[in-house]
Amino acid sequence: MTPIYLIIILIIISSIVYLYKPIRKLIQQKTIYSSCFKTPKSDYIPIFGHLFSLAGQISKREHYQHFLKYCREYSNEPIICIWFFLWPFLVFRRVDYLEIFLAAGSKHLTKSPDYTLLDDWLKTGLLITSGKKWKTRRRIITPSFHNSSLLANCIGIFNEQLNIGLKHFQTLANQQVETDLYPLISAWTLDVICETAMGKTVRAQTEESEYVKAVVRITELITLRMRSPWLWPRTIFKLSAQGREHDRLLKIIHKFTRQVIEDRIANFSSIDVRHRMAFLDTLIAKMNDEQISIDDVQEEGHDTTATAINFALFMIALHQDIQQHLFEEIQSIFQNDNERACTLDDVQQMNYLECVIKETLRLLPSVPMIGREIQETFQYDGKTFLKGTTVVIFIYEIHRDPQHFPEPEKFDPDRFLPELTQQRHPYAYIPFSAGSRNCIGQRFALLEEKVFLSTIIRRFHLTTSQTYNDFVPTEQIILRSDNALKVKLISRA
Ligand code: HEM
Repeated sequence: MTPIYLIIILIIISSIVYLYKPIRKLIQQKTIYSSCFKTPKSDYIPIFGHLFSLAGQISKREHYQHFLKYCREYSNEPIICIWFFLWPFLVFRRVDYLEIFLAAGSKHLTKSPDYTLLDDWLKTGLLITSGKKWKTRRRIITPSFHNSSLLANCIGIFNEQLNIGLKHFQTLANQQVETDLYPLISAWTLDVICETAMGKTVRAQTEESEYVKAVVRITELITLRMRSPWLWPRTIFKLSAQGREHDRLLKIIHKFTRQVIEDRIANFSSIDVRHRMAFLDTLIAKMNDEQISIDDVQEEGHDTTATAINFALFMIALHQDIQQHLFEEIQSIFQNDNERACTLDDVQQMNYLECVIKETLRLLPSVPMIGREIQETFQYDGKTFLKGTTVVIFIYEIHRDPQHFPEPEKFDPDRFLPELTQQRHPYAYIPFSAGSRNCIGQRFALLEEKVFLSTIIRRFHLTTSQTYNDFVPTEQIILRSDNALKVKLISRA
């Protein structure tokens, strides 16, 4: 036998020895999951699973539509298993199973591996960290989000920024055109979050900002990478055109936030804490330099709320009876005064508006799905769940379970009247997730939405020539409509 054959045989033998264990594990996993859970038949190709219909040269619209189609193929199953090559995704969409991940004390708090694609950007942020690092950071930040005087201070910022935004909305009303309001809303929420979280005005509503453009573009690149498994390995991504653009944008974003943090630290002692304390200040006060990062609060707190407000305006424009009811509630709170700024006291009286916001977040949750990784193997309901498996909690579908929400596609804010809410299963409605890894900014977001929506509804009547069917769900981490949703503003004055 020539030496070359000997080398080839040695390589084959060592590969078999090296790969034997992982391959055996994959086969075991495939056998167990195929017997425990239904695999959607549509687009399924042996070995490759659903890979080609969820990744590659498909649009983000097709990606989400395929995902929905698979889930609805077995609409009575509490869990289905989607295969990305040999990588299983267990998609949970029935409430009784959610306790495993969402209940206090759950062991499975670590996010799924796809969140690591956000690592370079969000670094030590709350959203992606786990274990002790996450616990410490969460303990430090949480009190700020429950601090009533800090939240009341935020209302001042919402109003100031709205005074700028209202000029743009008034221009649109004068032009009497039906428009996609999202860019204006998103600029407002970005101005708000930068000022409240970082104490920095970025003037997104009035000026073109390199930082703002970088944040928007990097989100697009990351979602594109999520749909392109060949770009997951960091070294390959770095060499690609998208990877190089991603790194260039990261430099812009981190330079900006680093500068904000440095300025804030330098001026920390002179900041009038009672008046203008930002969430960043709680981190500066309690953490060491390299642990301070605010990018995740900024990112989580900007697009999610803009999307929720945009969807709410569309639903209000579609449902004129609901809009009239809302307008009456708001008029009675503000005593027909369309000009005065909104206060914390006003917000606390906006009960019907709260129902409208909640119902919008039910039908159109800004975060349509979240992911976790199973931390240790366990049995539940006669089924085996293996350590390391990726779990998808499909909020969009959970909110459409007819058992908890009869006629699920109907927009009905009365579902959130207190007497009906009390009877509902605690995990039937989870737009902010639930349990110890729930959204830290949910009170802030509701406050922000109420101030914005009540101010707009006081000044403008909303209409649209579109229908609910014009909403075509797609996902870019955040839920989007593939068709722009357009609303016309008509001045009430
Ligand atoms: C309507 C608006 C919002 C919605 C629907 C929303 C929804 C969510 C959801 C579903 C999660 C869980 C994510 C996961 O498990 O992967 C989350 C986490 C988070 N949210 Fe929000 N969010 C909103 C607004 C905000 C705001 C305004 C802030 C900050 C000011 C914020 C900060 C965060 C942070 C830091 C986390 C990570 C928490 C952790 O893992 O401990 N969110 N949000």
